[in-house]
Amino acid sequence: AHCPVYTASKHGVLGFTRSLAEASRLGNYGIRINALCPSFVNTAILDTINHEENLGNFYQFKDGVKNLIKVFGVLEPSVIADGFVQLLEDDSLNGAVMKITTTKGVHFENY
Ligand SMILES: NC(=O)C1=CN([C@@H]2O[C@H](COP(=O)(O)OP(=O)(O)OC[C@H]3O[C@@H](n4cnc5c(N)ncnc54)[C@H](O)[C@@H]3O)[C@@H](O)[C@H]2O)C=CC1
Ligand SMILES: CCCCCC(=O)CC\C=C/C=C/C=C/[C@@H](O)[C@@H](O)CCCC(=O)O
Repeated sequence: AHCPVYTASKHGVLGFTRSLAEASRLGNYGIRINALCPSFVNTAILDTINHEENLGNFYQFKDGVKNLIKVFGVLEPSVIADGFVQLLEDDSLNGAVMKITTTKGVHFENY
């Protein structure tokens, strides 16, 4: 929401992930490809919403993003690291989309 180009790029990453995962399975590449999609995480990127040069025309919506952050909270990076380890350790996962949010914790999006 609020940042259409950013959001479009993330959707592209998911399509790329799922397509490459299937290619890897069919081609026996020997690698698994998964995506990890967290809600807000406590890193430097969250500060970009305070800078007009980052958001351009969408800077006007920054209060909306701040409100989402207030409503949903901010995850600590260690929670994301735990999810990442789960993706590494579970050999059955390929083309998976792991979401991590404050309300639902670690869960998977099924398409
Ligand atoms: N922090 C958050 O709330 C969330 C972040 N993400 C995504 O997670 C990923 C990591 O983000 P954060 O660690 O939060 O951001 P961050 O701003 O803390 O770190 C991003 C890192 O990418 C590096 N970087 C930027 N452009 C680069 C380039 N062209 N080549 C190589 N490195 C480059 C920066 O130097 C920086 O170290 C990003 O793709 C972000 O969109 C996804 C969901 C939530
Ligand atoms: C051009 C820079 C854009 C900067 C964008 C950011 O600030 C980073 C945004 C990262 C993640 C955004 C997540 C948003 C999630 C919410 O819309 C909502 O879907 C979260 C739901 C959480 C829950 O159900 O608990």
